[in-house]
Amino acid sequence: MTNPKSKIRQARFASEAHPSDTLLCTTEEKTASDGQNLPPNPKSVAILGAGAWGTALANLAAANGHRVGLWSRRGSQPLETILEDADIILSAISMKGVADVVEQIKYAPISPETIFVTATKGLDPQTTCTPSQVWQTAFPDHAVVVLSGPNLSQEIELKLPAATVVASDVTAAAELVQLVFSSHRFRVYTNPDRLGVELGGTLKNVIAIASGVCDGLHLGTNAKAALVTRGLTEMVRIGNIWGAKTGTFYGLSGLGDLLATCNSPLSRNYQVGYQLASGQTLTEILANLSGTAEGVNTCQVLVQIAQQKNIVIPITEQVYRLLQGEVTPRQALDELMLRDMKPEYND
Ligand SMILES: NC(=O)C1=CN([C@@H]2O[C@H](COP(=O)(O)OP(=O)(O)OC[C@H]3O[C@@H](n4cnc5c(N)ncnc54)[C@H](O)[C@@H]3O)[C@@H](O)[C@H]2O)C=CC1
Ligand SMILES: O=C(CO)COP(=O)(O)O
Repeated sequence: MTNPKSKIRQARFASEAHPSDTLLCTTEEKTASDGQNLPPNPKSVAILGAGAWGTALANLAAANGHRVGLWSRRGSQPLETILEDADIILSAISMKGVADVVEQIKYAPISPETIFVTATKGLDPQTTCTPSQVWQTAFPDHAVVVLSGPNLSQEIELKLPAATVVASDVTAAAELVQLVFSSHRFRVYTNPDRLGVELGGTLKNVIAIASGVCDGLHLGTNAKAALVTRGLTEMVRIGNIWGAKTGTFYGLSGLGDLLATCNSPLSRNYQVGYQLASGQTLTEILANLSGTAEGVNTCQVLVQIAQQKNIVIPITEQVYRLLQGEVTPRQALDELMLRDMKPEYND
């Protein structure tokens, strides 16, 4: 039998989001501290993007005894070295960098068995594609899995319990990723609706901005409940046109992520909204924000799609106008409250 310790290697996790937080971790130490056994068949996991989420996911896989390499564009390790022999390549790159990184590794020698996992919650502004569509287009013969759920990385780094979803049309691939990341503090579900899971995590960012505005204006709990519920209706409407299943939006990656990010100051998207309501400009807010608020870009892409396809998304539209400086938070609120009267469900 192979000595599991021979599988252990040291990995330097240089967090870009928290540069002072560089840590040298061995999978052995992490596994021991978590009280888990090393897996019988440790996998080699290459994580691309050493921001807040990439680092948290790297730590989760390493704590389960897997061999983890964490790549950052600012690090010294070449991309090809990290990709060598990877069973799983997981991208936690923010949307603006996904196409770039895909281009860099498109012709790298990657085993046909390698599974791609994307944890990015955004939309490509040029093509309006989701990140998993970008990866699948570049790697048509590989399984592509989406990982998405209510997963504020700071809570996960504090080892607080959380749950997520891994979604793919290749069930075996989703199940392998489930195994690699599951632990007593991170419960991972599978789902065959890859698009629905991905859109849940992506579309909720716009509603999280609106929720930050709602709290920043101190509009109360009733207003927040109305906003989040009608926001979910918008998400389902967009998702259905795209081909996602309605039920998926009521799961962890849709409603679950809405509940997390619309109620937590840890959410960068929520922070953007809150600070807009406090009178700061978007430029000022983004200049001081730690990390990425994907909802800003997603909102622009959604408005473009909604115009092309005639989709009614009033909350998203008001968030867009607010981000553009066309309305004040109070004007956006009035526009939403004074819309034509209508039945709750008409689609
Ligand atoms: N932080 C969180 O709590 C969670 C974040 N996400 C999603 O994960 C993605 C990343 O988020 P964070 O890690 O928080 O953001 P971050 O801003 O901390 O990190 C973004 C990472 O992308 C890399 N990157 C950006 N452009 C690049 C390029 N052109 N080439 C190579 N690398 C590039 C950055 O260097 C950095 O490593 C986002 O789509 C976000 O919505 C999803 C779940 C939780
Ligand atoms: O998606 C997230 C948690 O599930 C992270 O939210 P923010 O990107 O708004 O911080």
